Amino acid sequence: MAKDPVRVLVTGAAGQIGYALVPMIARGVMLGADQPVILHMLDIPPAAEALNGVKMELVDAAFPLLKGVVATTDAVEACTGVNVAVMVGGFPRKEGMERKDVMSKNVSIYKSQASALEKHAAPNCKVLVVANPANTNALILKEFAPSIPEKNITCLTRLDHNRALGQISERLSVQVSDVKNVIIWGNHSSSQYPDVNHATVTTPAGEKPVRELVADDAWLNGEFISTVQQRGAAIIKARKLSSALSAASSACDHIRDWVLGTPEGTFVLYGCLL
Ligand SMILES: NC(=O)C1=CN([C@@H]2O[C@H](COP(=O)(O)OP(=O)(O)OC[C@H]3O[C@@H](n4cnc5c(N)ncnc54)[C@H](O)[C@@H]3O)[C@@H](O)[C@H]2O)C=CC1
Ligand SMILES: O=C([O-])CC(=O)C(=O)O
Repeated sequence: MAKDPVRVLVTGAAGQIGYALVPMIARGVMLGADQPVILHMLDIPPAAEALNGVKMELVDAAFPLLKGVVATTDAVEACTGVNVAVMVGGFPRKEGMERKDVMSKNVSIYKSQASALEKHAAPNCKVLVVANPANTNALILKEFAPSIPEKNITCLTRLDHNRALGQISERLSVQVSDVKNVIIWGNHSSSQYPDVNHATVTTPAGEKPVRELVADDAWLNGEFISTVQQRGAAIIKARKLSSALSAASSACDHIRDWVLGTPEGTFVLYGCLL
C-alpha cells in the first residue's frame, strides 16, 4: 500500500539552498524513494514571484513522489501540518564576515517562525535549522516554541561532518562512502573541532583507523582541522556565494538518517541542544 505523504517545510525556498534542496526532497533523497511528499515553501513577499517560479519548475519536473506544493509568504499557512521543517530562510554572510555577523538579521526571523511552528506544525515535527548562525537560531527557536520537544530541534552540522569525510577520502584516495564516524565538536562556526579519533576506513583488510592510515598527525591536527573549519569561507571566496548544493545535500542526509537511521556501527552528527 502506498504511504501517506509527509509534509516538508522549506523556508527561504526561493534562495540558493532552497533551489537546490526542493528537487532533492521531491526526488526522495531526503525521505526515501517510496515516500510521497507535499512541499511547503515559505519566503518573504519580495521573493514571492521567484518562489512561484520555483513552484512552476517543480510542476514541470513531474516528480512522481511530489503530491502537492504550497508556495506562500504566510508563515501560518507554510507551517500548518508540517512533519519536517527545514529552516533555511535568512541572510547569508559575505566574504570576510563570520557567521555570527548575520545574527542580528537572522535571529528575529526565528523568534516569529518558532511560534508559527509551535502552533501549527504536526505533533512531533522534526526541525532542522540551516540558516546561520545555525546553533543560535536553533536555540532561539527552542526558546520561542517551548512545546516542541528539545530533541526535535536540531541544526545543520552535517555539512561539516561531510566535509571532514571528503577531506579524509581525498587524502587517502579512498571512496568517501568507505570513511565513517568522524565527529564535529562545537558550533557550526570557525571554532568547531573536527575529530577523527574514532573514524575508520573500510579496506579489503577490514576497518582501519583513520589516524593509522593517514600516518601524519601533524596534518590531522593542523591543516585538516583548519580546512574543515574554514571550508565555508573558502567556498564564498571561490563562488562569491555561500555553499548551496553541499548544504542542501547535507540537510537531506541529516533528515534521512534521523528518520530512517544509519547502518549498524555508523554514527553521524546532529547539531542539537541537549
Ligand atoms: N548550517 C549550514 O551548514 C549552512 C548554512 N547556510 C545558511 O543558510 C542560509 C540561507 O543561505 P542561502 O540559501 O545561500 O541564502 P539566499 O539569500 O540565497 O536565500 C535565503 C532566502 O531566505 C529568504 N528569507 C529571508 N528572510 C526570510 C523570512 N523571514 N522567512 C522566509 N524566508 C526568508 C530570502 O528571501 C531568500 O530567498 C544563510 O543564513 C546561510 O548562511 C548556508 C550554508 C551552509
Ligand atoms: O560559510 C557560510 O557562511 C555558509 C556555511 O555555513 C557553510 O558553508 O558552512
